[in-house]
Amino acid sequence: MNNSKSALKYFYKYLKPHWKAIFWVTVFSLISTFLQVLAPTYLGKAVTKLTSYVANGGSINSFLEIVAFLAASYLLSTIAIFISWVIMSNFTAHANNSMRKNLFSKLQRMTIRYFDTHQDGKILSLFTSDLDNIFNAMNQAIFELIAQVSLFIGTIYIMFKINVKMALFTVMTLPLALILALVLIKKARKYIGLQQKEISNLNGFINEQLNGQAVIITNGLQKQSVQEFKEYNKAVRNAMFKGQFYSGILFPLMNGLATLNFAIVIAGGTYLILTNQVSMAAGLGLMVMFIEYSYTYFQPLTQLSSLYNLIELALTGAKRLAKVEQEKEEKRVSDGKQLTPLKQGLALEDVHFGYNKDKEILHGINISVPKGKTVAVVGPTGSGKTTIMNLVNRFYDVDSGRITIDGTDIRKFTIASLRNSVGIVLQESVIFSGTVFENIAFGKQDATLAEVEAAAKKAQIHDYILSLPKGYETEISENSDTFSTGQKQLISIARTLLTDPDFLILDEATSNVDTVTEEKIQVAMDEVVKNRTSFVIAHRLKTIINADKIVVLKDGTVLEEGSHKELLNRKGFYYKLYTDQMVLD
Ligand SMILES: Nc1ncnc2c1ncn2[C@@H]1O[C@H](COP(=O)(O)OP(=O)(O)OP(=O)(O)O)[C@@H](O)[C@H]1O
Repeated sequence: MNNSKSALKYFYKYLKPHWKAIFWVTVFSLISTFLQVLAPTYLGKAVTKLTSYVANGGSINSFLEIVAFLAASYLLSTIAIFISWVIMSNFTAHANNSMRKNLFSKLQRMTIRYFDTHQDGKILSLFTSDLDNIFNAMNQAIFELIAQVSLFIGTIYIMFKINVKMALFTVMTLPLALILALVLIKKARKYIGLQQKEISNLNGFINEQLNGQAVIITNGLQKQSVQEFKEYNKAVRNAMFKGQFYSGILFPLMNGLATLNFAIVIAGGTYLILTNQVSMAAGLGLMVMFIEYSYTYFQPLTQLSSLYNLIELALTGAKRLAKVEQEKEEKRVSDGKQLTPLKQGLALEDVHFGYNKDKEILHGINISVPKGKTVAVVGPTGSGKTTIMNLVNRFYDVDSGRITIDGTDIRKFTIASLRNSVGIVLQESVIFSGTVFENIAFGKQDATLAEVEAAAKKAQIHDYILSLPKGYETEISENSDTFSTGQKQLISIARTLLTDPDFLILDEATSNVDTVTEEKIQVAMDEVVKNRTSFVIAHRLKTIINADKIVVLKDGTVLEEGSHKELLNRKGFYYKLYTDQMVLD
């Protein structure tokens, strides 16, 4: 079993606070096991008493006493199981809850690099399949492990204590059962692993196809898509069949072996009676007792092997969660400076940066944004425009050089005060579940309706919001189609305007928007940058004609800079970019 140390440490961390509960679960499951192991003895004794009563007569009372004991021990055993289940369900739910809480808080402290390098679906699966697998395993495996192992040891012990010969007859099939279980588990493990891989491939395919549905429809690729789906689905079916076959066959095979064992026990008991080693009554009692024992000692083998997959899945999940807990968190400067209102401006000084060590993206960038001015960064796709924004906001830190605000390196300020001063309108606008009002007031929770309306007016979206049946109280979410892509960006501009940041970064949306909305975005952008120190990352050059300065970026270096007019007169790279775009427009 691939039980790495980190997974076990992870379990230890979350189970340690519940050691008292685990102690009581152990006690009650041991009590129940003890009673279960004891019960067949009474059963055997009852048969012996009954047989000798039938054969020799006498008092039936001792038989009735034993039956009463038997009933009492089954009842007590059930009560003990009930109590330990109550305790266990309670502490596993609590432990799982702590895991989920810590995971979410940890994600909130992670660097943007983590989210850039991990797919959303995979992060989500930590909360769904991994935590679910752990919960299922904790709920079933802890109790079962304690109960079944003790049941197995207890049964073997008591069998040998009662009658060594009968015990030997009963455990005769044990080696065969063990070999069978190991072989089947190995096979099942292989195909269940394959099944999970094929399911994940299938999900990946479905996800990709659903996201690209528009492309599939416009290119008439539906048939091809269905054909490919069939291939993935077939692979899942094949792996699933074998996985389920090998894991499912274990149970009936073990039951079959247990039945075979009954025959061996009966033959063994008959042999002892016929060879006069025990009396008829005692022999019949022993047979009933050992038939019951052969069932109880086979039960742990079947149960434990069916738990195997559950435990393996939980260990894999715990390993993944432990890895997340060890991930690097965003650096916090605990004694950092507080940013005061901007006096001079922001500057990038000889900034070098690469997302990976082996590939530098920005090669010595110098840009200054004086207070109250708007600087636009333009350049071909992939030239590093968004990367500059990521550095200014400290989503990433520069590799060399520095970024300063009023002459102080931004790494000297607390992250909180930096992010409070810097407002960002991201390329991809984000809508949170809630009302339109809540979405705009996101960055300023105590905003009044009047403030929200004023921001929406400046962002050119107020009239549209009023046209909605419930106005600012309209419920929206990321997937609702109340707003178009362009309108979502207007909402996001309003959100930023409301926080009135000292310094603004506006990453213009690249997606196509209709001309009316584009004009509105233009007016909103002009409004938002007015008298504010801002960085505009522009994709459509006509939107930044009025910027105080335009910096032209190419392959991570500044190629040209100046006003729109100056750059056009220079007839350089900007001129080419601009004229090319105008032709396209
Ligand atoms: N998170 C990331 N990890 C690794 N490389 C990245 C990451 N983000 C961007 N890059 C790479 O850095 C380079 C610059 O990307 P960037 O997004 O800054 O360009 P851009 O000028 O904003 O492009 P666009 O106009 O398409 O938005 C590209 O080669 C891109 O592949």
